[in-house]
Amino acid sequence: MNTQLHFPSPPACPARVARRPACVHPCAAPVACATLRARKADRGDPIPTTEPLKRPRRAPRKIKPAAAPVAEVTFEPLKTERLTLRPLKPDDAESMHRLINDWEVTRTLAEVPYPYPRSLADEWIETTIEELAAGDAWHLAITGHEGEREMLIGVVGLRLDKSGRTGRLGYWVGRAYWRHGVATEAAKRLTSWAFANLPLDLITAEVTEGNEPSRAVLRRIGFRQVGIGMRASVTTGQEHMVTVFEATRDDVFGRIEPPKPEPAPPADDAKPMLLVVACALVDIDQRVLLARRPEGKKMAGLWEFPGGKIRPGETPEAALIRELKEEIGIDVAATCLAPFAFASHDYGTFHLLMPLFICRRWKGTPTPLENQTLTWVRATKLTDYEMPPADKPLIPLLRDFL
Ligand SMILES: Nc1nc2c([nH]c(=O)n2[C@H]2C[C@H](O)[C@@H](COP(=O)(O)OP(=O)(O)OP(=O)(O)O)O2)c(=O)[nH]1
Repeated sequence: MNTQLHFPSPPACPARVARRPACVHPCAAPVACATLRARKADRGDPIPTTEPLKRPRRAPRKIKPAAAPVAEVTFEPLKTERLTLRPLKPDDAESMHRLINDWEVTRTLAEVPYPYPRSLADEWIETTIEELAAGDAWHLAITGHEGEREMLIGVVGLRLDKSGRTGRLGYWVGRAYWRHGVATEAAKRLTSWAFANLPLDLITAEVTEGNEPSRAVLRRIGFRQVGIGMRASVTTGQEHMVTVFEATRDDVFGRIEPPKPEPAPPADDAKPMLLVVACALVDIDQRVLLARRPEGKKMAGLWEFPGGKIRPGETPEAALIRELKEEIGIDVAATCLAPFAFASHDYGTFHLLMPLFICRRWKGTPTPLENQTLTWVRATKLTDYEMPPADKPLIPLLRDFL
């Protein structure tokens, strides 16, 4: 596994590099700028957003003791194949300032001043440490290694809204490290971590118009484009059109498909299952129609309930309606078929499973169309007729019922 980054040195001529930094700004919703402003003003949030980089939201402290303790942060760094995402440290300020104080990087970050004051890097990093300790936001340094040396490459961040159910994703990458898949690798790792460890329903992200690389990053991770909005930028002093993206846990991890049932291994005594459907037709005198199996069929001479085999893809009801028409010429509606009982019998070479319906209404007169003999039998007399072994347990049930 390659854990080292081999990024090229920054190009000598700025004109040779791409003109689009990889960045997105966290945002709230795909709404027009005025609405965004109103909503954010309500919440006391500054407008517009570029969370990883803007000045701290609280009033800056005027005088800070020289050795002010930095908030304790316990956060296990997130690893990817090439990168480590870890909490920012005060020592990162200089490298961060060097990377961010670059017009090509800042120009699509709505709230990053350019030039970027060196002192702002210190203030902002301190804020990220406090917010991470409080569980409000996770702004992490994207770092790589060249040999033993750790390099700051960019920043990726996620801020929760007040409900804690929605997060806003943002990231930027130093210009020298563009086109190496860093933003995708880092944003994907933080997004996956967030959905796996926070009670999030949704993560949103915004991309400034024209920032195609950032759109591609979000799409690769699983984000969906859900709208557009306008965003005021202190960086350019103008309003920018932004595309709003969002992702759910399912978008990022994939939906859970129901497991496909594994075919059971055949048992040692496995035998074919024969599905047959049959019907006890009951007339107004509470008599049941029996049919005598004709010569030439298996079990010829035994008395049975009219019915027959269920064809592949057929429902028991459809099969029974078809068989009653074919065998005895009557029309039955599915609504007139009441499930009654079933037979399950081992015939040695096959196993019979036979649902038995009861039917009291049909059209036509039962007529033997397949050389059978038909007879109406009172329930108490059913045992006088020799029936296939599978039918025998059904007779007491019918007698009790009728
Ligand atoms: N219809 C019917 N079949 C029964 C009953 N009891 C019982 O064991 N069977 C068995 C006998 C047969 O093995 C199987 C039904 O097969 P079948 O050959 O009569 O079916 P089918 O009407 O579709 O006939 P076929 O077109 O294949 O000739 O179910 C019963 O009460 N009614």
